[in-house]
Amino acid sequence: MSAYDVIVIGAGPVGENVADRVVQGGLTAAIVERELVGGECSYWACMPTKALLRSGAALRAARQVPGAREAVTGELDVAAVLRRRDSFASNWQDDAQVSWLESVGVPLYRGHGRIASDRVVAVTGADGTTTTLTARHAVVVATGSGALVPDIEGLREAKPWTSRETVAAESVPARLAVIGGGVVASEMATAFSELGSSVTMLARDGVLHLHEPFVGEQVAESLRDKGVSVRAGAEAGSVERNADGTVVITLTDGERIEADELLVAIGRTPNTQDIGLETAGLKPGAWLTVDDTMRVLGEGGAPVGDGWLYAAGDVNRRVLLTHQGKYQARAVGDIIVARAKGEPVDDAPWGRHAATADERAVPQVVFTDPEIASVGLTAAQAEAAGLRIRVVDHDLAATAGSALHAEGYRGHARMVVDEDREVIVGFTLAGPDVAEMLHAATIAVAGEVPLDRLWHAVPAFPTVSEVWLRLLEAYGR
Ligand SMILES: Cc1cc2nc3c(=O)[nH]c(=O)nc-3n(C[C@H](O)[C@H](O)[C@H](O)COP(=O)(O)OP(=O)(O)OC[C@H]3O[C@@H](n4cnc5c(N)ncnc54)[C@H](O)[C@@H]3O)c2cc1C
Ligand SMILES: NC(=O)c1ccc[n+]([C@@H]2O[C@H](COP(=O)([O-])OP(=O)(O)OC[C@H]3O[C@@H](n4cnc5c(N)ncnc54)[C@H](O)[C@@H]3O)[C@@H](O)[C@H]2O)c1
Repeated sequence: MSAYDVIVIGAGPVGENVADRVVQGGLTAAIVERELVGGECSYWACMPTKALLRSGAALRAARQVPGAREAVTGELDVAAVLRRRDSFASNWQDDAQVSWLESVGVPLYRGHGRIASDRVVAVTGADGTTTTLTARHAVVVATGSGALVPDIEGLREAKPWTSRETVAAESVPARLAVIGGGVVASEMATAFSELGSSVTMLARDGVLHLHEPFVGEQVAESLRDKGVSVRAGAEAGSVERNADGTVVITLTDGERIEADELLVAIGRTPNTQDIGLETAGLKPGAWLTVDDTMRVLGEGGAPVGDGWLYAAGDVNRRVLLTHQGKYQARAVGDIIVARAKGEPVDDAPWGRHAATADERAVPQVVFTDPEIASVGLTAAQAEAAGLRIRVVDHDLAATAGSALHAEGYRGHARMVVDEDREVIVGFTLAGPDVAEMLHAATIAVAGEVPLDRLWHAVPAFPTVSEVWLRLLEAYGR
């Protein structure tokens, strides 16, 4: 039996960061991984999807600027796009990330990790042998999530693509049907339509409906311009794959849609089915509930046992985004070290050991056309939280910077202000290349910068960021 201060189950972006932080704090940590070190994000999610999308975005950008436009004479080179995607997925090899773990002093145990008892993790390797690891202080579950496949008649038998098969596709299907209207569905409909697929999107609840309403409207319109059939309100009733490989989706209203592949993108399910949760009195297969320091809470709301079990990243369902999971990882790594050394714990809101931003200041970029960059609350969420708000909108095309950036620039910005405190609680941008503008808004929201001080943050001329000045002017001094 090997003993470490901390054992981390799952070497995705979150698990890696927990282990690194623990070691930086002077404790020892070991990590357990059953697939590839780097997790979903590196091989089947963030990195390869953005590589699939980037070439189309670059081509669009060039076509929107006279002078550059004339130099673009062809279409996307699909084989080159897929090759670039392969390289951003490290060709599905994890050597570089394994070397990184070695360089930071974190031993890797390859195999499936299960909690065997308090502070004990059993690792079953590919050859069936089991290694038992003991944690002196804490076990951190960072096992992430997998694609959720709903109980639609015939769907599983039809072997649909999840995000994994779509992201790793070796060729572009002539016809792609998509069930879902969220982030994965919208990004992949954008990528595959630009790569040449004829895409039908069955967006039962609308397109990106959890964002500000203008987001879904603009993304749906641009998808339609790319030839995507966006079917808001359409719901799959049953699915069948024919002998010739085609998939037939019968909608609940009886309409039949034929495609060559079907992507199911309706959300995620936690990787907690077979990790020994029952030994800690928790339900296998359930999302893990945690406090703001990522300590797992049992049914009564108290920490499990004496507080030895933590969960960070997708598996705790707070925010299913890499950067936010890594933020949790920094908090959890540091607090385990503080608790182990008997040092002061700073778990008050915005304290070093609390992941407060998870509730108030989560940034996200959706790499559609237009790009969507948002942070904090939408107007609807702010109202539901009981805030007295004022919403300020501005046409992003109405700045000198945007006119220079692209001909026919289209975009929109919305600022949601908490009137009682005169601070921004939410900010959303839609437009070409708005991703890199988001961090200014994240600082304003997380820093609760008063609006009267923001007047002194002068945007450079001529940039699209001048929208900040326009929004403040519209709000009034
Ligand atoms: C298509 C797609 C695109 C995305 N794009 C973005 C994006 O652009 N930006 C962004 O911020 N987020 C994006 N996300 C979300 C992002 O991928 C996740 O939030 C992130 O991967 C979560 O990290 P994690 O470490 O919690 O889990 P994961 O990345 O899922 O890693 C968990 C690891 O644990 C391992 N594991 C699981 N169970 C066990 C076990 N019992 N024993 C040993 N190992 C185990 C798994 O093999 C895996 O390697 C995207 C998601 C999808 C599906
Ligand atoms: N750029 C990014 O940041 C990025 C990109 C991709 C994924 N992600 C993350 O990955 C996670 C998973 O993405 P996702 O798109 O699978 O989930 P999602 O939660 O974003 O969207 C799921 C969509 O499916 C719909 N839906 C749910 N059940 C359905 C059903 N039975 N039939 C039809 N539609 C149904 C929902 O209304 C929703 O619109 C997200 O939470 C997101 O945070 C992030």
